[in-house]
Amino acid sequence: MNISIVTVGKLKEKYLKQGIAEYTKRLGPFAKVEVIEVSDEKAPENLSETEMIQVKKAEGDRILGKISPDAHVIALAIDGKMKTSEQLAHDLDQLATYGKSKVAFVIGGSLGLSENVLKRANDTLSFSKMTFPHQLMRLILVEQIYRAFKINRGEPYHK
Ligand SMILES: C[S@@+](CC[C@H](N)C(=O)[O-])C[C@H]1O[C@@H](n2cnc3c(N)ncnc32)[C@H](O)[C@@H]1O
Repeated sequence: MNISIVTVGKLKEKYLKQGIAEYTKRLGPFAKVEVIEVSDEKAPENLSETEMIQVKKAEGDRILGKISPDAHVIALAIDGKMKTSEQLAHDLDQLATYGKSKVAFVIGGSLGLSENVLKRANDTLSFSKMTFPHQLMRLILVEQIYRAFKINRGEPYHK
């Protein structure tokens, strides 16, 4: 399976880079995982509603430009669907079974995802009603993808 994680902004923190590199390496035998970064728009505190929509739209267009037409898109959104790790594992297993070899997870920028990205998404995924920084979200996501593959293979991993 080819998994891409399409994200907004450049990852700077070393500890996050190390964590993501570790899980990407562990995922090596199961899937090819690629993190694709698109540039973020400046988003100062005082933006109007219209300007916020414009920021999300510009970032969203860049995100969509990185997603292949045949990819199954899962948008990470606070108001998305909450799933257990087992459910995510099942979803990935079903996608593989039905020949969907390209899966793109999408993480928004500081203002979230645009309507056009949410419209393109085949599914949404919420990790809780809490707001996580988008950069930390990458690490949490890649760990859960790794966990999903371990579950699907019936291999031991932390409970
Ligand atoms: C800082 S958050 C954006 C917050 C923004 N106010 C919103 O409502 O989307 C940046 C991105 O991280 C992801 N994210 C943050 N918390 C999340 C959660 N609990 N579940 C799923 N994705 C989350 C989403 O993709 C979001 O667009």
